Formats: sequence, C-alpha cells, structure tokens
Amino acid sequence: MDQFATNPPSNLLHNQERVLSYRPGGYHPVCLGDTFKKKRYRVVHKLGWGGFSTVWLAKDNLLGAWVALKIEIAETTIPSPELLNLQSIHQHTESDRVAHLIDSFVHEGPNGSHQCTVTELLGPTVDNVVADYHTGGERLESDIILKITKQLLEAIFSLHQAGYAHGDLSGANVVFTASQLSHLSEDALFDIVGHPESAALVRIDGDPMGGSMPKQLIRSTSWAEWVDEDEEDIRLIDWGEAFKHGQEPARLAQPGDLKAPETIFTGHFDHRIDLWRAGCIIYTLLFAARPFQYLGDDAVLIAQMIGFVEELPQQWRQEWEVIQTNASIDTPHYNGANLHQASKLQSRFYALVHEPGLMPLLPIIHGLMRFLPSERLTAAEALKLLG
Ligand SMILES: Nc1ncnc2c1ncn2[C@@H]1O[C@H](COP(=O)(O)OP(=O)(O)OP(=O)(O)O)[C@@H](O)[C@H]1O
Repeated sequence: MDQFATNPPSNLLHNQERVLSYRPGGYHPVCLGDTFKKKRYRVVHKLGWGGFSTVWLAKDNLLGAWVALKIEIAETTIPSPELLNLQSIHQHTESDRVAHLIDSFVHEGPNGSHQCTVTELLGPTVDNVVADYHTGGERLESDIILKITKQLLEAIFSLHQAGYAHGDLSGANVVFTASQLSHLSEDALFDIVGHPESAALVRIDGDPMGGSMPKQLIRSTSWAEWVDEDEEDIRLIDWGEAFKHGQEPARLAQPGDLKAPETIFTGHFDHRIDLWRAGCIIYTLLFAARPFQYLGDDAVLIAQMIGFVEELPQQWRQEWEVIQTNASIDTPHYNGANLHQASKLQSRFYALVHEPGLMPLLPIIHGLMRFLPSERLTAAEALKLLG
C-alpha cells in the first residue's frame, strides 16, 4: 500500500476496497463511465464491495433503469456459486425477499474472466441505517424494527421450506429496497445516493500503474439523503454461501463475531445457522451493536455467549475445557450460569427496551439464539411469537 497515493490526496486508499486486491485473479479495475456487455451497462457510481466482488451502480441502457452490477473476482469459478444459488432459489421459492436477478454475463479483463451479475438496484444495508440512527442518538422506530423482523423471518421461513439456507445472514446482507429510484434522472439519483467522489490512483515512485490496477478510486454511495425506511421492504443479498439442506459445505466463511456456536463445538452446521444469525440481526436492530465481540480467539467469544441466553449444554462442556486450555487469553472458568438470575440478554433488554410493541422480540431473540440448533425456534415459531 505504501507505494500508492491518490491525486488529489484523500483517504480513499484506506477506507475503500483493498487496492492490492486488484491483481490477476482479483477484482476487475473499473472507472466511472466504463461500459459492459456491448455497452448495455454504463457504470456511474460504486455501491460497495466485499472480499469477493465490487458492486457498481450502472445504467441498464436496454431497460432504461438503474441497476446493481456485481463483478466477482476472477478466481471465482464460472458460473459462480452466487449466480447458481440465486437462479436456483428464484426457481424454487415464492419469496419476494431475494434480490431480483436481471442478467448475468462473463467479462474478460486484465485480471481474468469475471462473473458479473446484474440485480435490481437496492438501497442501504440495515446495518448502515441502524448505525446512522445510532449516531444521531436514536433507534429505528418500533414499527420499522417489527417490519424488518417480520420480513426477515418470512424470508427464512420460505427459504427453509424450499430446502435452502442463506448461510451468511447479517445486517450487511439485509438491504432495503429502493423502489422509487430505478427510473430517476442521474442528477436526482445522485442527490439521494451522494454524488460520486473519485481520485486518481498513482504510484509514489511515478512509475506507470500497470493494467491490473484501476485508474481511479471511488467512494461508495453514502445514501446520505435516503430516508425511505418506513416505506421500503427488505431483500437479502450475497448468496455466495447459500446451500441446500443436506448439501452443507465442509466450511463456511463466517465473520468472527457472528460465528454460530455449533461450528466451533461440533464443526457441523445446517440451515439452522440462519436462525442464530437472525437472532443476531434482530438484536442489532434494537441495540445498534452485534451481541458479541470477536477478539481473535474463539474462547473469548464463547465466554460471552455463556449466560447470554442460557448455560452451555452438558454435551459441550468437555470440549469447552479443551478450548479454554488452548486459548491464547485467559477466560473465566465455567462455573455454571445461575439459572435464578436474568440472562445477559434479558438484563440488557429490560434496561434499554421499554416500548410495549417491542416486547415480543425478547422471547424471539432468546429462542433463536439457543446453543443447540435443535432447541432453536423455527422461523414459523418465531413469526407466531411476533403475532
Ligand atoms: N443490489 C444491490 N443494490 C445496492 N447495493 C448493493 C447491491 N448488492 C450489493 N450491494 C452493496 O455492495 C456491498 C457488497 O456486496 P456483497 O455483500 O454482495 O459482496 P461480496 O463480495 O459477496 O461480500 P462478502 O465479502 O461479504 O461476501 C453490499 O454490502 C452492499 O452495500
């Protein structure tokens, strides 16, 4: 990173996608104005990025609408798991909570062949909107929290019913719809998502950049003027980790703080991992933080989980001793949660949540975040509690 700078100077090098991921096998370098699929798509802004892709706001010249163009890294197999999952899930579920797929194609670039998927333009992530409210010292309105919870549980119900699991649910992959935006003029759209801000990427030693690197870095849409959370619905994105029941992958890429306990204690998991993650998302809607912090050690994570809802199941206690012995940091030795005390979740909930309409969320989070997947509420049971 030290060999690069931006012109004009900016922090884009440090708070956007990793420039070193623009390499053979990695991201495809994109500039504003680039076109794809024989000029059908013209890029006007950047919507975001992940470890495996960059996502661009583009004009679909055929449909005359704004769309999201996801360009996966060249190392991803073609057709990509995400595309295959999206196609299969759209075919087998009725759910309207899955990002709508518009088109897919392969783009050849200097870093290799990239799977591109075009989906409807969606709005900000639930995590972003929750964080914005929190920065302003507020919480999302109860009605909106309840709407997101209901739609999330309905989406999981319908996926599980059809024999699928999302596998990577988080507030970063639950996104609001943006139903009013797809046919706006470019200026009107930028007024809502933020006008693009870019800077040329240069080498400090003055050498040419080479074809793998983008000529400019672009700040992602800020969605600063987007205020439609009370009118819009939610959709689930990022289907690269999805799987069919009985065809669970051997390993799942999980953010440390969202690891489900069964993946640590047993190494096995199934579709009920979605239920644990749903509990984490609903918790975040209320408290603007994830339930646990990950400090690089599973033992510290588990120590936070114990007593959050319940004590550790009997059959995992021996393994917990082993995990603690191997831990790089000392964790409190397991001495059994005191069942007469309120759980950490209950204490937090009663201290900070007072709106009567939100009360059903306590037994819902409680029921979804049970250690043993077999003890967790199903999505249908959680929906019943929501009333
Ligand atoms: N249809 C869409 N409309 C608007 N923004 C989108 C859309 N799809 C993705 N994004 C934005 O792009 C970001 C990255 O997308 P996504 O999570 O699908 O990428 P990824 O590379 O698969 O990520 P990860 O490394 O988490 O698996 C999202 O967090 C979101 O902000």
